[in-house]
Amino acid sequence: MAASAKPPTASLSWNKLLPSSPFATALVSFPRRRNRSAKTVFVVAVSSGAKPTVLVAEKLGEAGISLLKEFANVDCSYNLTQEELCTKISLCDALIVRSGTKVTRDVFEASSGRLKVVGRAGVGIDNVDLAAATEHGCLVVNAPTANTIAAAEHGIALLAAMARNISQASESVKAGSVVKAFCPSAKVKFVSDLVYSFARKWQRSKYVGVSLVGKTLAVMGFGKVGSEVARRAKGLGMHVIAHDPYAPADRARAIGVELVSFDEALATADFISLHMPLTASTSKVLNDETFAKMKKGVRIVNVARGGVIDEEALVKALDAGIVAQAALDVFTVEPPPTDSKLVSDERVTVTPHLGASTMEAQTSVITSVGNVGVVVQEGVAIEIAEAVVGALRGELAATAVNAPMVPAEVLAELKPFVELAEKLGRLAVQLIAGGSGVKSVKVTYASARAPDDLDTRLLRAMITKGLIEPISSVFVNLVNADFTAKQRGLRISEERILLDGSPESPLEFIQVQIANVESKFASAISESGEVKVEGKVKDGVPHLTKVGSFEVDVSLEGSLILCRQVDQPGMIGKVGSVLGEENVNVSFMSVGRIAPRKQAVMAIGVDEPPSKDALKRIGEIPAVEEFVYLKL
Ligand SMILES: NC(=O)c1ccc[n+]([C@@H]2O[C@H](COP(=O)([O-])OP(=O)(O)OC[C@H]3O[C@@H](n4cnc5c(N)ncnc54)[C@H](O)[C@@H]3O)[C@@H](O)[C@H]2O)c1
Ligand SMILES: O=C(O)[C@H](O)COP(=O)(O)O
Repeated sequence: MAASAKPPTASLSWNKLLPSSPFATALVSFPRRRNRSAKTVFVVAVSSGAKPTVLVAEKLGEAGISLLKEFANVDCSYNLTQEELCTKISLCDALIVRSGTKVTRDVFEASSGRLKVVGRAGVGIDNVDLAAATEHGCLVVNAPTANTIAAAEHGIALLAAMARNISQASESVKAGSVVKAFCPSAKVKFVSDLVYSFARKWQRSKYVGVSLVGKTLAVMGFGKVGSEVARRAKGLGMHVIAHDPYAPADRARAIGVELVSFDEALATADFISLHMPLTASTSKVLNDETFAKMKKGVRIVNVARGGVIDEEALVKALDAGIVAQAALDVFTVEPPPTDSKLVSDERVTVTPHLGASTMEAQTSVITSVGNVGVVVQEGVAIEIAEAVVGALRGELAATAVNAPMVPAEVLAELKPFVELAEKLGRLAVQLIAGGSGVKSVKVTYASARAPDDLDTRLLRAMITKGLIEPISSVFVNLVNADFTAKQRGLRISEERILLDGSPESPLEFIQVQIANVESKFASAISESGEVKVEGKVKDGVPHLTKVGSFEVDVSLEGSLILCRQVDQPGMIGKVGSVLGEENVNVSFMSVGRIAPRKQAVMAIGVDEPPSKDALKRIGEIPAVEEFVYLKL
């Protein structure tokens, strides 16, 4: 019988936190090709079995495709109908899209759980049903930085093109006009006998523009693109104001931009440039009511999302002379319908959602230095391919949209506690007697660190996983843990205990208590009436340190037998020999007792699951009053 502590276990696979990956077996570390500002985990699982399949549903730069091919089978199928997408998706582990593909609830349902990652090769995720993704435990990642400069440059290009009537004037010169029709001979019988003469149109007075210098530009949405537009507009001599309820004023001040209220922005701007995401609160934010608040003759640029403008209201505002001109890269429906009044209006400059479409933004790395700052930019294709491959390998993605982003250094520290959290959840739920519904769970984290220094989202997700998976067929991960708990009516409350002492370790212990339930192992009920388990990390290995009111100390590996008996000599030997005779190896053993010769709880770690017969024989040992076998 081996009854001593084992060496620490191998590294934890992060696939447990993220959508499960059948491809991961071992863990190694390697540095990335470039130093990125995003904090990603450099822990990678080497694949052993079949390669995952990635469906690329919209054109992605070659560099990204090559990167994907190193790790996965890549199916590039563009212009799929919704039906075709739903059919294909059941054979795919990851899907990569741009803005032209709607990843609806139907897509997640059709995937039957195989789809683990959706990669949005760009910023806006309004074409992905995030709620459905989360419910299905599917991670959504995007490429939030690679096209920022391209979008900002397109915004500035549209601003200048609109102000100087570039596209209208260009069309006019190219089209020219019929200046004269004459008849080369005397007989004119048919119109076709006439010869037409064309001339270039040269409408210099018609296309007199307006200047940008000294004008007020209101940037609506002072995020990545908005702030780059602001910076460039300042360079053009414009007076730039911005409205963004969530942007820090000092960031705006640093580039000489004043943050103002929504109404002030509307009332004072000569030009308005839209850069907010499309959300429930920004949908049709420019509408009849808000157009009425604008300065007469305002000019509008939209490279964000079509849906932030009520397009019918914009047509009316143009007709009423409130809006003098508009330049639109994005539309509510793309491409816009053939009878779109906006597209056919001469005062409106349009482009077919080209904001992100530069060679540099899509595939390569650019570095620019100048009065716009230093920009190191990676192509969207590379950014998204790295994020998708990382997620399939089980890394926590730095650009996750529907899961917490946990910095690498925090992850490294929390790793053994993450494992402990899941195991405590598993143990606690298995101690519940059948028929007692689990509704209320209290988790206590004891630490010498200030509460703000402890990010418990990961731990909570893993406790939830441990609590739910043994009693259901649902797969729980970091993405869907909170949703799954809520859906099952499971309330998890968290409490922190601040301990004295040195805060070297992020946590001293974690305690899980389940209230209002009966236990199949009565000794697991604490003095206050809850099923209670408590654990610590020792030498990197999770240990169970308390069951109910009994102190134990057993390493949480393999499985566990808990026995309550009257404390007396020879008990360890008796239980040990039953297990030995049944060829079950004991990894760890500990006895916690109230007092000598009184009630004691023996915790026995076993490598193999004992047979029913072995468990029956343990139960028949006269001093054993109750016992339970728990799978970890
Ligand atoms: N046309 C294109 O090809 C193209 C390219 C890139 C980005 N985009 C779009 O541009 C937009 C901005 O992208 P980003 O990368 O700068 O995103 P971002 O998240 O960095 O910035 C968005 C900003 O909008 C702000 N915001 C949110 N709600 C707001 C509100 N009600 N009023 C004002 N501001 C609000 C946020 O606080 C944030 O600062 C997104 O809609 C994105 O999809 C379009
Ligand atoms: O949100 C974005 O990133 C842009 O709208 C780009 O969309 P695209 O990838 O379809 O060009």
